[in-house]
Amino acid sequence: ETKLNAVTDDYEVGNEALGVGVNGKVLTCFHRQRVQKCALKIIRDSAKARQEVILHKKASTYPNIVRVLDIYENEHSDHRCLFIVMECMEGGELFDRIKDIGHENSFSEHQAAGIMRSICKAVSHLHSMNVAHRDLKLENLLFTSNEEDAELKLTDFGFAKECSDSTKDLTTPCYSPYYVAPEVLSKSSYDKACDIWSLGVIMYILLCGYPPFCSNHSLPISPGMETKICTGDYQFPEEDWYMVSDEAKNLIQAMLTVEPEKRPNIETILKNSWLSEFTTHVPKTPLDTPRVLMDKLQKWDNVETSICETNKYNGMPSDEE
Ligand SMILES: O=C(Nc1cc(-c2cc3c([nH]2)[C@]2(CCCNC2)CNC3=O)ccn1)c1cccc(C(F)(F)F)c1
Repeated sequence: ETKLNAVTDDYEVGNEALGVGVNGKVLTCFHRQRVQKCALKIIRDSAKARQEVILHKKASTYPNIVRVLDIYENEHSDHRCLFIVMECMEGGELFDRIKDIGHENSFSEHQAAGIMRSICKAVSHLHSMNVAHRDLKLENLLFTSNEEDAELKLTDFGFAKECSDSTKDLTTPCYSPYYVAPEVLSKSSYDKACDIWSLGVIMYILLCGYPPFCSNHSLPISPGMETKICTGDYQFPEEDWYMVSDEAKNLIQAMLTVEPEKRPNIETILKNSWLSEFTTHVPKTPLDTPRVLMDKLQKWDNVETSICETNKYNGMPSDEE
């Protein structure tokens, strides 16, 4: 039910830019009849764009996933574009929220556990329908409002991929058993495993304010950083992690398992006591995350843009070109 009439028939498009995603930019818009503030993502039509729309729409009915309200296909600046109208997440990105919490009060391990539980529930919905998100990061996690009890939801399906286990489905096999290569048999589940790794990085950042792997100079990724990721070489520096529970560190260690086939799946993660009993069990010790994140904020913004720049200079075809 993609609409072919002009999105401007039904929505007044705002000029407030909310950010730029994998496949396109995000603006505010207002539904003319319902007088409802929404978010509008404009993406150049392509197979990738259609995949993003299909998967986001499919996932949109789940809690903890940003709702898709409408899809339009319009000509825009003499290119066919897809317009995804979403519920407007007025609380902004998790990245910014942690920073802001620093001003009022401290950010506790207990709060981090609540946040991780919401993210893991979103990921478990996606994995249950054989979709891997593949771009889990603080910037793609948004709050419904600025209230204390705001809900956290996941967005940006620009890298999402169907990873059906059909290779293991013997009824409709897509290979001849005698000739099938090992990676074909196990490939599909690796996509889901990469989401688990990203969850480990997100949890690490929530608890201390900086990432487990970073490059030693301002480059977005360096050979040294790549080696650290591929060998799982990261630490819990005592001065920043002494007040964090061992359960939290053990859960991060499990998610940051280098071999994808040894990494726990999302169901196992959700059963972990640090997440499942976080209402009672997890200590409320104050953390330094907000202050640390603030210090690093600037550097990270540069990293974000420079990664896109790097891709551009690597000659990677981006949709804009
Ligand atoms: O970002 C806001 N609302 C929002 C935003 C999105 C959104 C979708 C996407 C993104 N944001 C990003 C922006 C760049 C960072 N990654 C995420 C790229 N990819 C997307 O697919 C969806 C729904 N509501 C926001 C923040 C503060 C205030 C307000 C407002 F005042 F408008 F309520 C809105």
